[in-house]
Amino acid sequence: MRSDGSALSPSRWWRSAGFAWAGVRHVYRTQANFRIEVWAGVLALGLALGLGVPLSPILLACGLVLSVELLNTALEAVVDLASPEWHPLAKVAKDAAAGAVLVASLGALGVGLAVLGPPLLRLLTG
Ligand SMILES: Nc1ncnc2c1ncn2[C@@H]1O[C@H](COP(=O)(O)OP(=O)(O)OP(=O)(O)O)[C@@H](O)[C@H]1O
Repeated sequence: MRSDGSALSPSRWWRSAGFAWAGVRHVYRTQANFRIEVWAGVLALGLALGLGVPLSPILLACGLVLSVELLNTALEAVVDLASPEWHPLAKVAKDAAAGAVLVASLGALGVGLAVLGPPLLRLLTG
């Protein structure tokens, strides 16, 4: 970790963005749930575009779920590093992080149903 206090130059920004993108690629490759969430988000955005409903709630919900899943994977890695043996606190940390993903996913499902449900229903019944 570097913290020399100098201004963030474009090349340093690109370098940091490259590390962040490597993290996203790693989680996509290794976590089936993340892949499902990515493609569910793509489907929801496609439906929102096709139905002509506002994209911002769907974008926000997708961003939230994917970010929480990335943090959950980061926390799992740190817990496995710090506590390879079974420990009650490791269990609390992993289960709480998994709970955050569950809560974010349920919220995103609610947003999807509220935003896409009525126009989809009209399309199917109209
Ligand atoms: N070091 C540990 N100490 C205590 N409990 C643990 C530890 N590692 C995992 N657990 C618990 O075991 C269960 C399964 O853990 P695991 O890490 O396999 O989670 P998971 O949800 O299957 O995650 P993933 O499949 O994304 O790796 C969870 O309840 C978790 O809290």
